[in-house]
Amino acid sequence: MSGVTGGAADGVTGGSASGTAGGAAGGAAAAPVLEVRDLRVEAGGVPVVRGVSLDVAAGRRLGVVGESGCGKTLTALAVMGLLRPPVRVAGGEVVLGGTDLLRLSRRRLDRVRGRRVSMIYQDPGTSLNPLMTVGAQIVEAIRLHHDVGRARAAGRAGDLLAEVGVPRHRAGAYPHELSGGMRQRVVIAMALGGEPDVLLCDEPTTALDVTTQAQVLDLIDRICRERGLAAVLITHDLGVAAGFCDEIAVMYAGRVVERAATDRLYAGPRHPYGRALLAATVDLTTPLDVPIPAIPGQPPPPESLHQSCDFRPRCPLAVDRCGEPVALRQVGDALVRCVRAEEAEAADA
Ligand SMILES: Nc1ncnc2c1ncn2[C@@H]1O[C@H](COP(=O)(O)OP(=O)(O)OP(=O)(O)O)[C@@H](O)[C@H]1O
Repeated sequence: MSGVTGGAADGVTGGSASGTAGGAAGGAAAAPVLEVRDLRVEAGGVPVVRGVSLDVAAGRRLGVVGESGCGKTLTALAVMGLLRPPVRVAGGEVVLGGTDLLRLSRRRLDRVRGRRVSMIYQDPGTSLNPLMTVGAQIVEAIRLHHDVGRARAAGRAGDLLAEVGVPRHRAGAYPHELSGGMRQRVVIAMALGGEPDVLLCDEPTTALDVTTQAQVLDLIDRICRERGLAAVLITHDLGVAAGFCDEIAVMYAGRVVERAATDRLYAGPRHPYGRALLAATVDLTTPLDVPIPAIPGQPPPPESLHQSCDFRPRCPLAVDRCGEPVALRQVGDALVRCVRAEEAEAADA
């Protein structure tokens, strides 16, 4: 099972023993490979990730969805130990295979990063060295984590290229000699070089054209299935997450505001922000002549966030009590951070 658990800051009490909405939905819960508990990140002393808890089990996919600036990338970078000043972890745990990565020395963390957990970034250009052939870069990724000779690693790099759909003979190509889609495939091959248990994918297709996007997502989908990887897909596009993930966490202003199994969420989010995101989602069935309702207003800047609902100024359901502190809580088979979640659900009935 993958999901978002209510950490201490979330104050979740319902659901399964771990407090997950997925647990409440029924079914035996596999132990998570990766657990993020009550993660807090500050940028220049300002809280930008505020008590986020997530978990994902082998073979499962968790989507993390939300508008630009809600803290998706910083959550993933915190998991990877890649935050740099002025951004830093202010609290929480990132537990991978029973070890809290946030307590590891830099040297030990370097051994885990890329080995047990790998990240694929939005722009393949930033992940690849323009001065090295792609084959050499995959060899380097393999040898960083496995004690193998250059020749064996080169053979393995060829296998990885083939696995991601790049002809082996392109190992000698430089990144600029490949298309954007091919470059992203190479990045995926590099990410697999350490044979990780968890793949974090941060907007892996945003920089690609629509056809290539679908191919790369299909590729990640196949690889995760065949290798039994736990995957976290970060995207602003609820439609993309719905097509790929078992469960979805919706983030707003540095917090998880809703989390549910994908089918449940897609059938009708209980948080007004999730509802607005879904209404603004375009898919192949959306008629061309139907206007897409944009979410009015802007997310608040990190300097003016509250313990109460930060979606309140944009929310069509806002009432006075939305100005009180609000925790993530179990509502039916979802976790929702909204005092009016039941009323939103009743409106659907
Ligand atoms: N290096 C930094 N210094 C200061 N603030 C930062 C830094 N990096 C990110 N932030 C702020 O932290 C908040 C969360 O950023 P983050 O990149 O995690 O958002 P996101 O949801 O991934 O957005 P996007 O989809 O645009 O990548 C934003 O308000 C952002 O401006």
